[in-house]
Amino acid sequence: MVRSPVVSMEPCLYENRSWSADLGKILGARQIVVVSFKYSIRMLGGGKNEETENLPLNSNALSSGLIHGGLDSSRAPFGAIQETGPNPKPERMDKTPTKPKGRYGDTMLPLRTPDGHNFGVSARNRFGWAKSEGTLPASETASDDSLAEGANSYYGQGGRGIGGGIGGLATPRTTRTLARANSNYSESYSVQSTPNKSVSKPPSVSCRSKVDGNGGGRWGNFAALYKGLPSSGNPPPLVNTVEVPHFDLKEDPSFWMEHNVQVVVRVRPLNSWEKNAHGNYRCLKQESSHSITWIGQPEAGFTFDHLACESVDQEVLFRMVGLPMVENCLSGYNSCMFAYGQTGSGKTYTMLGEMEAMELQPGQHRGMTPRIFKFLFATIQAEEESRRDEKLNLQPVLIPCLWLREDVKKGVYVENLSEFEVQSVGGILRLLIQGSLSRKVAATSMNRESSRSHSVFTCVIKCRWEKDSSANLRFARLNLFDLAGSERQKTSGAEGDRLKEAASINKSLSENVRAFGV
Ligand SMILES: Nc1ncnc2c1ncn2[C@@H]1O[C@H](COP(=O)(O)OP(=O)(O)OP(=O)(O)O)[C@@H](O)[C@H]1O
Repeated sequence: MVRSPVVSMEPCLYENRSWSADLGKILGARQIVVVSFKYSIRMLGGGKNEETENLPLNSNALSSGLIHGGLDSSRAPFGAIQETGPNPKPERMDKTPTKPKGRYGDTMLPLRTPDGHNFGVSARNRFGWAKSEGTLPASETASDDSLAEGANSYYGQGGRGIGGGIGGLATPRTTRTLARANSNYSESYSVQSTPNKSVSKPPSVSCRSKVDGNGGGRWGNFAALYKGLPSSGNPPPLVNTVEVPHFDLKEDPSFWMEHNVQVVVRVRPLNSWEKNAHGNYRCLKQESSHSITWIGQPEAGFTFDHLACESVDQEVLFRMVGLPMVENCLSGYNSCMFAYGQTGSGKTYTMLGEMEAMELQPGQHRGMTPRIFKFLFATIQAEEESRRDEKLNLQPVLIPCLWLREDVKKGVYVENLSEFEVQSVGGILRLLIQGSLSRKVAATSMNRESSRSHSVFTCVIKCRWEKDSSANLRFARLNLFDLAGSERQKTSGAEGDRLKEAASINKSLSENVRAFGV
């Protein structure tokens, strides 16, 4: 068996420039997660030890096909791409396969939130026209047991059978409630230009029902997995209390099945500065694991694919978002994750997390990127072990650390491109740390360590295996973006160089939006 997992790695940092021209080349992705952020309350408390996370449930699970579907030695590695029978050619390239159409055949949905009349059925279900499409009946809220069972079935499912075309990208559907303020909520404070007065009637506990009218198979399970209701079932609390409701964010087997683009909004806890300045007042109240209301005048409700409340920790987010993405990539689909949001909102925390001592002792604050690579290595190792006879060889080639610069004469070019061979997760983590250290950070009044550049880690996964005396090749690319934060000069207090950077960051983010046609 050929077994030489070679990882080359260069931390990948983008200068604050327009980069829409390069985005397409860099991405080539079919799956995109946009993780966006909002402010809210309370520091995360406690936390569990998580030494063993990010690994396949166990290596036996992999080798026995629990993860990728059956001990079928003829399946392609990670089994998502349909085998097409004996291959007449000696070598086959499985490059970014085409997904089957989705339930609604909505492959051509525009990448923007349309204004009502052009909105397809699928998109309407996804974003929701109104916040309250009805509350899930009690019978559809899952018990802990059914959730656990659901999670197991996720790992146990066979090929991925992915459906769905390109869904609408993230611009959320906004519903406005033109209500007069009353005393139910106190004034909300924010470093942003949040209105002084907040609003009115207590929101109804609502949840966008993903099972409406679709009853069958996958959606039935999905409903069981996805509660989307406050654990207590009580009305949402006020927004100026220390405690906020918790909304479960569960691993979702259909994460990529329905739409190629998913938007997850993560709400971070208040930091100590905000608490000192404004107490526990928030400008947002979360109403379900899909919808959130900005307590302004007028009040505005937003619905997203997923909403991670502030008590959702790094591990849960990884399992919800990162893990299916890695699996997707291993199955041959390009994938891409963006962290986008205002400065200080938690993008770097989510994507990289706390890097100190990460290599020696994985901590609970590790972000998406290190978790993804740990899982990737563990999965590759297990898969190779279980398929020795097929001479399976998987090569994650990591391409972090390039500086994209623009020059009048040269145009866009890559500076300081470097590659490192890595043989272990430890090696990857060392390089991640190195890459993040070389990223420029500076203090603004909104974030002591504000990233002043975009950061991209790209991992190309090459998979080669032999079957029926023909060799098969498959490539997929995983892009992990931690974008620099947008900021307002008034609130970030940026001056001089910081101000120029901020203008540059904002410009590049606008270009980003244009690149997606949002
Ligand atoms: N979910 C969270 N739980 C606890 N602390 C968090 C969370 N999200 C962010 N923080 C903390 O908030 C601070 C700002 O976060 P971070 O630096 O990730 O913001 P950012 O969006 O990357 O900002 P910028 O765009 O300016 O780089 C950090 O001290 C971070 O540890």
